[in-house]
Amino acid sequence: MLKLLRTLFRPELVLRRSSSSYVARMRYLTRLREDDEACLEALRSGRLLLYHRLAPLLQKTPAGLFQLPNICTNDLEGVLDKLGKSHALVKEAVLIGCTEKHEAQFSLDVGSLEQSEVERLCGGAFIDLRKAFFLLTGPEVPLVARGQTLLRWHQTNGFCSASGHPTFRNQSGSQRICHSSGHTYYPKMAPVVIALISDGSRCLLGRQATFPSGMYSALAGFCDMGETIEETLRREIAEEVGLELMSFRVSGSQHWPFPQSSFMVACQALVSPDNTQVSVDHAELEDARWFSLQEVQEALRLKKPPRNHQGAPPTLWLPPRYAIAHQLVVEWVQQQLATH
Ligand SMILES: NC(=O)C1=CN([C@@H]2O[C@H](COP(=O)(O)OP(=O)(O)OC[C@H]3O[C@@H](n4cnc5c(N)ncnc54)[C@H](O)[C@@H]3O)[C@@H](O)[C@H]2O)C=CC1
Ligand SMILES: [Mg+2]
Repeated sequence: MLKLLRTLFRPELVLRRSSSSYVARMRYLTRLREDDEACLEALRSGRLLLYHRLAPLLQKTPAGLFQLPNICTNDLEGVLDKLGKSHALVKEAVLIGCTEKHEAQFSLDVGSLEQSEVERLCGGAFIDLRKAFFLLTGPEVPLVARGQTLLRWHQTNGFCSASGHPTFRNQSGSQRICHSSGHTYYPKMAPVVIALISDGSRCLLGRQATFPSGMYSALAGFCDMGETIEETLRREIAEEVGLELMSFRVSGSQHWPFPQSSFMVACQALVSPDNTQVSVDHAELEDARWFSLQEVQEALRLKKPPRNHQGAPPTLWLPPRYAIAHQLVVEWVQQQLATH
């Protein structure tokens, strides 16, 4: 009987079991954010993601893959001892999550230490985050992005914008307070709407002059104060490529650490096939073009940035797999294949 019930209610049981451990982890994180002593205690047994001037430390596995090294507080204290530095640096770590085993995860910028020495002692290399996005896979990617963005926020919010006095962080790094004005500052993300525009059979991708050669992405724009998602999307598409939007649906979202910290709302958007004449605003974009399903499928198959021969038109290269622009493109290809 029990077996039968288990079979019948399996999805629910699995969901309940994983959700109870999820709830416990989230409540633990809330406690660590509110209780400085508990957070310090968690730091003693926690895991650390190290950054050097905001570049994360990555390790190459014997199989040639990249991963975040598993460093605990004791390991870092050993490194500090070898470099003759104080352990006080460890307390500058900020809380970014919690593993399934209830180990608190922190990020820490060791920019005050000699980069090559830390690399040697930890057995890894500090790699620019944009490059790291192409090298890492799986759940490590959002974690490394979150770690960097929170460190950056602390590094750039040391003073109160009302009083000009220094602000002070709590132990977890979830807020900063100005004792003079009484203001509490919380980490911020700027909302951005990003859309993959289609005319039913092709998709529109654009590139900024600063993108790597051949790279095209979905069109994106920051929300103006007070705008809704639809207002931002309609305005951005009109401004950047001179098209009038017909319809759209929200497909997902992601945190994006560049340039400061953005909250990306991702959409699949449609324009009328009778209204596809692109007029690029060159102040915003270097180019925007319609791409066929076949061109996009070929780009998705590329494993490395293409080497373009002089004079030849550059081969299409898409943003890294983790970027929501990439995910929008994959979703669009799947839709096209399912409907045609
Ligand atoms: N995760 C992903 O797949 C992708 C993410 N993005 C991100 O989307 C963001 C927005 O895309 P853009 O086309 O550059 O935006 P955009 O089309 O709104 O133009 C950028 C300009 O907007 C202004 N601006 C307004 N509010 C701003 C704010 N809060 N922060 C910075 N600049 C602001 C600045 O003048 C800036 O130069 C970028 O940060 C980019 O990194 C873009 C494409 C793909
Ligand atoms: Mg834009």
